[in-house]
Amino acid sequence: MKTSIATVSISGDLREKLEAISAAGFDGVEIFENDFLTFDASPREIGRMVRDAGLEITLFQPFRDFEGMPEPHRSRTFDRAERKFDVMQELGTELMLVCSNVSTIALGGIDRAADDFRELGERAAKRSIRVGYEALAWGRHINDHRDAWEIVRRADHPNIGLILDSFHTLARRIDVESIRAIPGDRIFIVQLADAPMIDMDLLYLSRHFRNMPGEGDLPVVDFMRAVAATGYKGPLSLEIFNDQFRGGSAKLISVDGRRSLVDLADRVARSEGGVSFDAPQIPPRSSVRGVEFIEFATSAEDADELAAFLHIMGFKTYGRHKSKAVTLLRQGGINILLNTERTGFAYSSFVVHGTSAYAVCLKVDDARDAVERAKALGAEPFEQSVSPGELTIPAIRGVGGGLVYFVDEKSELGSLWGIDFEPVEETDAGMAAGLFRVDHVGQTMKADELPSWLLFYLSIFDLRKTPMIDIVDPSGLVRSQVVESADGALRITMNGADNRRTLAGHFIAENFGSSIQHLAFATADIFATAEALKANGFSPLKIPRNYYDDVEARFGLNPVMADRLREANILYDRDEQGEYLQLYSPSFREGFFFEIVERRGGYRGYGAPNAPFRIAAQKRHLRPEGMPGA
Ligand SMILES: O=C(O)c1ccc(O)c(O)c1
Ligand SMILES: [Mg+2]
Repeated sequence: MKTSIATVSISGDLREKLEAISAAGFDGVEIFENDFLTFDASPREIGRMVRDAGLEITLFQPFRDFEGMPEPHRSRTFDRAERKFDVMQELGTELMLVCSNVSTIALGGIDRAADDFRELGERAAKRSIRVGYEALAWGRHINDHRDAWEIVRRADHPNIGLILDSFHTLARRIDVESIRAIPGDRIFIVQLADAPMIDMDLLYLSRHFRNMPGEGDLPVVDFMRAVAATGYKGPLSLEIFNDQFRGGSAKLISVDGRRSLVDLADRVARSEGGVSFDAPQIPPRSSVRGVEFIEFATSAEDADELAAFLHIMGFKTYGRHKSKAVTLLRQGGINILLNTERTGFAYSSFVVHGTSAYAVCLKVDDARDAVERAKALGAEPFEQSVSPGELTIPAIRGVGGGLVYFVDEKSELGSLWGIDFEPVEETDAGMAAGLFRVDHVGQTMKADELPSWLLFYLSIFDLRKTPMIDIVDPSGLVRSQVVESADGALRITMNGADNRRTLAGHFIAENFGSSIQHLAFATADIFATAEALKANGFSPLKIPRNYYDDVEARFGLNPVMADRLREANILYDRDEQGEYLQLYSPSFREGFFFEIVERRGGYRGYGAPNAPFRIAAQKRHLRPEGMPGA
C-alpha cells in the first residue's frame, strides 16, 4: 500500500512540509500548485528536494476550469495545460488533476467535455503524462463522480482517467456502491478526507473543515471498501483542507495523517474480502476490558496531601512498589498509584506539569499486540527501567506528554500487583465509600489537539465515538467528545478548550499542557456513598439551591428526592434510558478533581446538561485572583 498526502494539508513552507511528511513515513506527496508557486526554487530543484526527502510526486494539482470552455477561452485553456505539462516534466511527475469546471462561462454537455479530454489526452500522451478528472462537489456542470466517470469513459483515451475524492462523493451523499463498477485501472488516484457533519455550503465545508479519515462523520470506510473492490492499486492520498491543521504542527498532523490511512486500510481489509491493495498486517484494534490503574506523578509533600484527599474518599493505602517510590491506593476495583520518584519519566512529568495523572493503564486482551498495533500506527513505544524480577509493563506515549500502559490476563502482567508490590499494614482511618470502578477518565486538551487524540484512541482501540457536543462554561463553549467501548469498560471524555477563561482552559494553563483533569468513580448507591464520605470528613462541591428548584421543575422530581439531592449536593440528569447522579469533589490545588457517579437503568451519557452549574461552582471554589471572570 502506497500512502501520499497533499502538501496543502499541513503547515510550513514546502521544505518543512516535505520533512514532516517524509518523517511520518509517507511514500509520496501531491504537490499543490500554490505551495510550489510560493516557494523560491525552480521546478527541477523542487523535484530533487522531494526525491531527496525519499518521496515521489504522486500528483500535480489542481488544474482548474478546463472542460467545456467556449472559444477563444478553449484554446487558451489548452495552452495553459501545455505550460503546466512543462512544469510537471521539470518536477518529475506524470499525473495531473483536473477538477471540474466552476466557471460561469463553461458550457455543459458530457460529450463536449469528453471531446476536450480526448484532445488533452492526445497532448498528454506525447509527454507521457496522464490526466485525472475529479468532480468537485460544487462544480458548475459536473459535481458527481458518476458524471465525471461517464466523461472519462466517453473520452476513451488511455491517458485520461478518473480521480475520486471521498469528500466530494460523501458530502453530497452519493451512493458509494456506484464506484464498484468502475475498472480499478481507470481510477488514476484516490484522494481521502473526512469532514464533520455540519449543515453548510459544501465549498466552505471543504475548504475549511476537512479532517483525517476517522476524525469526522463521513462513511470513508464504506467509500474505500467500494474503491478496493474495483481492483485499484494506486496510492491512498490525503487531501485535507483545514485551517487548524494548516496552522498546527506539521509533524503532528503528518503523523495523524499516516495513522489515519493505516487504520483506514486495516478497517477496509477486515471488512471487505479480497482487497486490491496490500493492507498492513497488524493486530486488530484492542478491546479494552477496563482501567487497571491511574498513576499520578507527584512530589513527596503533594503525595501526602493527595493520599489524605483519597483516604477521605474511602481509598486505602494498599501496597508499595518493591523498588520504586510508588504507593498503591485502592478502593473496589480502582487502583491509584502515587509516584514520587526523583528520576525517570514520572519525575520529568512532575517537573513540567506539577502533580498530575500522567499515566493510565488499560486492561486489554493482549498487551504486546496492543503495543505492536500502536507502533504500526506511528505511536511511540515507551519503556521504563525496572529492577530484576519486576515486570516491564508495555506502554506507549500518548499524543501529549502522558503514557498509556497495558496489562492483560494471559501473561504475567495479570499478576502485576503481586509481583511488583508489597502489601502494607492497614493503618488508614476512614471508611470505604462504595466506589467500585473508574466510570470515566476526563481529559482536557487544547481544542486543536482533540482530533489527534480522537484518532489515537479510535485507531488503536476498539472504541466508538459519540457526537461532538458543546459544554457550556460560563466563559465560553468547550468542545467535548467521548470515546467509549460498547460495554462501557472504558470511557474517556475529551474536552477541548481554546479560551483560558473557561475552567478547562484555565486548567491547561495552570498545568502547562493537556492532561487528565478529572476521574469519575462509579458507585451503586450515591446516597450511601455521600453518607460515608461525610463521615470521613469529605466536603463536596457546593451546588446552589436554584439548581435544585430548576431540576425539580424540569424533571418533575418529587420534592423529597429533590431535597435529598440538594442536601448531598448531588447533580441529577435523566434521559429515555435512565438516570445519572453526580457528586463532585473540590479541585486538588487548582488542578484536577474527582467525580462520583451512579448510573441507573441504561443511562449512557455524562451529565452534560449539568456542566454549567458544576463549572460555575468549581470556579467559585478557585482562588479569585487565579480565575479571571469567575
Ligand atoms: O477546493 C478546491 O478547489 C479543490 C481543488 C482540488 C481538489 O482536489 C479538491 O478536492 C478541491
Ligand atoms: Mg480533491
